[in-house]
Amino acid sequence: MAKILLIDDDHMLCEMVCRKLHTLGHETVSAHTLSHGLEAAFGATFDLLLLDVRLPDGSGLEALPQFRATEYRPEVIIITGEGDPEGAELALEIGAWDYIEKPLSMREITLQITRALEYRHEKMVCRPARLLRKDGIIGSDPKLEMCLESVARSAITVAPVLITGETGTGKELFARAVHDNSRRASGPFVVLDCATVPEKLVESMLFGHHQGAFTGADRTRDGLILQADNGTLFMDEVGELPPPIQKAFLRVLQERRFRPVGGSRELTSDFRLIAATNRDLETMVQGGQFRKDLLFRLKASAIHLPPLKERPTDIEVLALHYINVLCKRYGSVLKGVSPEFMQTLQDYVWPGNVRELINAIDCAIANAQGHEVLFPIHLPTAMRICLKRQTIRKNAAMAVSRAGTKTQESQLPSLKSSLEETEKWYLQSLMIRVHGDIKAACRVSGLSRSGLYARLKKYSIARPA
Ligand SMILES: Nc1ncnc2c1ncn2[C@@H]1O[C@H](COP(=O)(O)OP(=O)(O)OP(=O)(O)O)[C@@H](O)[C@H]1O
Repeated sequence: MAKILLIDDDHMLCEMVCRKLHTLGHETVSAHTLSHGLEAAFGATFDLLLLDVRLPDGSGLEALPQFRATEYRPEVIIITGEGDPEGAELALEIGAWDYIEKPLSMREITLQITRALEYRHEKMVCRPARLLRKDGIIGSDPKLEMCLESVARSAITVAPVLITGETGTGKELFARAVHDNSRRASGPFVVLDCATVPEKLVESMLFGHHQGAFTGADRTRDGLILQADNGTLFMDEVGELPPPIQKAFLRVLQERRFRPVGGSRELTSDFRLIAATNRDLETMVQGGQFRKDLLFRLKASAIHLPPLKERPTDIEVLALHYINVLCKRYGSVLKGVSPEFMQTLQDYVWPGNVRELINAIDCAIANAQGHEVLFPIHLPTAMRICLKRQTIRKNAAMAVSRAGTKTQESQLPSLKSSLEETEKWYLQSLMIRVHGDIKAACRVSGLSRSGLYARLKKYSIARPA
């Protein structure tokens, strides 16, 4: 899927072309003036521009160098009402893909768009993906490969990146990959976990503060925005950013200027923002908990990391990789893996994703001291119990259907409620097992602290006294 910007004052034409492009699976944005077109082109990353020559506020052809100079260097197809050989020559010289005269034949324009996107795919995606530094990223599932392509695309721009995905899917790892592959790789990579910083401190952590700005501010401190100058600021769990700070931060994103708490002078910082969240920011916008304009800025470039259960081929490679890493770390001989062990890993749903998988392998290696081969019994008990319950329920459901009983469909719980029930049971067992110790619960389950709290809240599970 490509992102295409149409700049033409003919509203009907835009609508027609957009409709066609949507059926081909592309995302489109339309602008009807040159200034709106430029604003859109600089505000997001486009693969392709369809650019009219005569626009109400200027010539698209004359502005072509500006469009080509945006960080992401989109391909450009010029569309014109009046064919002009000089204009066509100029357009091609500046690097336009083609120069097409109106009236547009839908067949021709679609063909040109497809060709231009194929060319771009070769140029921008395949090559960087091959050269991509992906230190520490393991896996070759097609879904993961697509994420790596997005990393390659994001790395060559300066636009903010929004990385979404469940807890433990590798959002921070991918954020580092974007940084390491960008021109800022030699600059700092500064992390702010918005979920763990108390609300009162977020402002001074981000913007810095002057000595005496508030009780406890015993000396002047630089904020993370300044520390990220010439580098990347990674805001983890960005959905937890308090609303007043969202507003102030949006201004920083737009103007690259900010004022430390208690300061009188504005400072500047040239940082690139990468934000991550496991929450649904669109829903938060609807609920008034997250600013729409901030979300719009953040998602100029978006990467969605699929949960581990949706990329089963990666489970085995990840498991083997981490068995190797952890055996080396503990100075033990490399352990073998029984087929049942691998099957158990494949069957499990991994709510804590890769982090949970690493913890399970860690636990298995510790439990298998004196054994050369890993068996399911070495895996965390809570995980095996959870799996067993899943299997028993699945078998029971299959038995019911095999016996051909007249069970009504409505008597079977929905998949969602069944998974929720299992999750609730798992969390209750977990909290009992770790005696309410949150740190231990995170370690065993592979959930992040915020992920665990959110789930405990969802199921109203109290920590045992
Ligand atoms: N594809 C992968 N290859 C190797 N290791 C991975 C991969 N994905 C995640 N990991 C490892 O899993 C652990 C969790 O990853 P990370 O902290 O990046 O997840 P996250 O999505 O940011 O989690 P959270 O939302 O809970 O903060 C880390 O140890 C990371 O190195």
